[in-house]
Amino acid sequence: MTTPAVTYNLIKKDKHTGARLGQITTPHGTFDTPMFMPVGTQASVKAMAPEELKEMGAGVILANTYHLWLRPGEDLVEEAGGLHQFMNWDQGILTDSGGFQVFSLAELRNITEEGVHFKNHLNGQKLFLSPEKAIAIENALGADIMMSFDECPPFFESYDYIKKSIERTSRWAERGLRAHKNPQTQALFGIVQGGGHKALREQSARDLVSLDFPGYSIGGLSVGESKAEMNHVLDFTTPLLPENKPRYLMGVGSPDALIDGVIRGVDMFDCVLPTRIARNGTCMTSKGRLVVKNAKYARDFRPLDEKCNCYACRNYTRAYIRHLLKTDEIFGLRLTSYHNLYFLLDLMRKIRAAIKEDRLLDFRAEFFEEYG
Ligand SMILES: CNc1nc2cc3nc(NC)[nH]c3cc2c(=O)[nH]1
Repeated sequence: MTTPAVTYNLIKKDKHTGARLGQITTPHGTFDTPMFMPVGTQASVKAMAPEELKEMGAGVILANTYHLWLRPGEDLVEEAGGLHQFMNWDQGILTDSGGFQVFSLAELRNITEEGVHFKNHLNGQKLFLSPEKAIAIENALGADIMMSFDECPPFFESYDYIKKSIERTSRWAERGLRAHKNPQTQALFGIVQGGGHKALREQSARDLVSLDFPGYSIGGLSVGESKAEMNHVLDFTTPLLPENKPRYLMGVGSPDALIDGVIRGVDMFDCVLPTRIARNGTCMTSKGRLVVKNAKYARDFRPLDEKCNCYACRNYTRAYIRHLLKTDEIFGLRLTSYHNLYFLLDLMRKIRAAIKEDRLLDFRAEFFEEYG
């Protein structure tokens, strides 16, 4: 039996919740979980240098298969020696499979058993993605962790539609496993779907667990459903997944959603939120969100967050960052992006410490009291 590219080591289960402290070992290093993964859609975490990501404690970062397939093309990235070489990042990289981008970005033409026909969102050109094509692109990009090609159905779709969708997604997952060229160096994760239907989540999980993936994503969430609905689906979905493998909740999220996902047994998260809101001057702080562009901060010479120890908070004030944003100085975006990413990575550090000391629920209460 060859060693899989990625292994998970469960270090400790929280006494009072479903939270787990663990480590995930990849060909590019071992990383503590629960973890937040910054998103680098086009092979760059927007406005951040790899050295800055490293100093704030990022371990695994994301890149988008759909975007990189379109530009610069997976063949160019492969020629460059793969994504790690191309973007000068020597730690973990995870690529999604393009499934979600096709359903959320591109002008959808139609979904068939074979795959998805759609239009390139940049130039309207007709494109086709199948499980085999998506896996071939991810193999060429060379990420340590790859996602299966799946359909992310609308959360409120009918039971019948979602049943047919998860059955096709399971057939696609199997086709992806067969097409995968480098299982020793790249771990392919299965993606559990099923919308808000317990029976369909059980069926999807059963199908994928029987295919023995090295890790599992929980898909079909953070697509407009309420936080209560997402938490309810997690309550009955994470227990269906193997304890000795990582669980990755896609597209999450905000500080409260991260804490609630960890409590329900999730190990890995990704979200564009921190860098996206940073670009319009919204910062995450221990007291909630702070829109530093607001006039009330014009003469506020405090850091973004007085409890934050990041580069931006140690060296710059709200007044200065507001001035940079108001004058379209690029450095302003860099400071808000740095701070928001640091804030979430630091939140995960605090969550891991709380699990270690069996005080995660106390930490959640304290956090929400301040965060509002
Ligand atoms: C790659 N496949 C795949 N990606 C996803 C990305 C997501 N991102 C969000 N919210 C921002 N929800 C998601 C669901 C999926 C999903 O169900 N499948």
